[in-house]
Amino acid sequence: MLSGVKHIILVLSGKGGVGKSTVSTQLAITLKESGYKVGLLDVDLCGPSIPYLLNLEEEDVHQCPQGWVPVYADKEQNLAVMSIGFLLKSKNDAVVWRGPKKHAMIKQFLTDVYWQDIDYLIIDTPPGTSDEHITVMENVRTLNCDGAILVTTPQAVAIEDVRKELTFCRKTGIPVLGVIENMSGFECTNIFSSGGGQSLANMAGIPFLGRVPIDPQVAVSREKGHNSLRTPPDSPLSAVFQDIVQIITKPKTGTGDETAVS
Ligand SMILES: Nc1ncnc2c1ncn2[C@@H]1O[C@H](COP(=O)(O)OP(=O)(O)OP(=O)(O)O)[C@@H](O)[C@H]1O
Repeated sequence: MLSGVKHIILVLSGKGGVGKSTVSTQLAITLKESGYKVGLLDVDLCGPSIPYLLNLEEEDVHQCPQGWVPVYADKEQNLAVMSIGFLLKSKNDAVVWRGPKKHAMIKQFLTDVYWQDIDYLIIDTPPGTSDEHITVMENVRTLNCDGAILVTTPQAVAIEDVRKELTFCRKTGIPVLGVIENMSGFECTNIFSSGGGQSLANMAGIPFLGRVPIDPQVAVSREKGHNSLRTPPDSPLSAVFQDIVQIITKPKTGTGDETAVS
C-alpha cells in the first residue's frame, strides 16, 4: 500500500505536549497548499489528536476492495488522514493495549490503508521511543523514508529528551531531516527563552529547520474545533512552515528526485 507514496517523513519528539501533532498537521496542510498530495497518519494510539485538530472527529473509515479508505480532509482529496480516532466508538474511549496489539494496529495502518499515489506521507508519532516507533521504523526504513523531523520546545528539559530521539534515529538508521523549535517566543517575548533547538542542531550537526512561534490563533481555533485547513496568511506560522516545506521538499542532489508540484 505504501508503494505509491513518494516520500515518508516521521515526526518525533522526546516530550509530550511540545506540539508534534500541531507541527505534523501544519506540515501536511502547507504541503497540500503547495500543490502536493499528502497523507497524514496518526500512530499516537493512546492519544490520537489529529482528528480533533482537523475537526474530523465525526468521520468514519470505510472499506473498499483495496483496503481502508482514509478520511479526506478536503473536498479535492489532496489530504488523506488515518487515525485510530476514526475507529473508536466514542472519542472518550481509551486504548489500553500492550505492545503486540499496538504493533498489529500500526502494521495494519501501514499495510491496509489505500493511500493511492501521494507525494508525502507525514507520520505523527507519540512522544518517546517505544513500541509504536519501533514498528513504524521497521516498516518504513526500507521504503521511501526521507527521515525524521524532531520537534522540541525551547526549554532545556525538552531539548535533553530530543537528544534521545536523535540517538534512536542514529541507532535505527533513520536519517534526521532536522529540528523544529516550537512555541519559540510570542511576538517579541521569549516566554520559554529560545535558541535551544538551534544549539542542539549545531551541536549534533543536523539541520535546524525553523523556529515556530506561539500563535494564539492556533490554540484558540483548535480548542474551538474549527477546521483549520487553511493557515491564515497573516499567521506567524504560515511563513515559517512555508520555509520548512521549501527545505524538506528540496530535491536531494544526485538522487534524481524530482517530485513535481502540480
Ligand atoms: N506554535 C503553537 N502556538 C500555539 N499553540 C500551540 C503551538 N504548538 C502547539 N500548540 C498547542 O499546544 C497544545 C499541544 O500541542 P500538540 O497536541 O500538537 O502536542 P503533542 O506534542 O502532539 O502532544 P502529545 O504528546 O499529546 O502527542 C495544543 O493545545 C496546541 O494547540
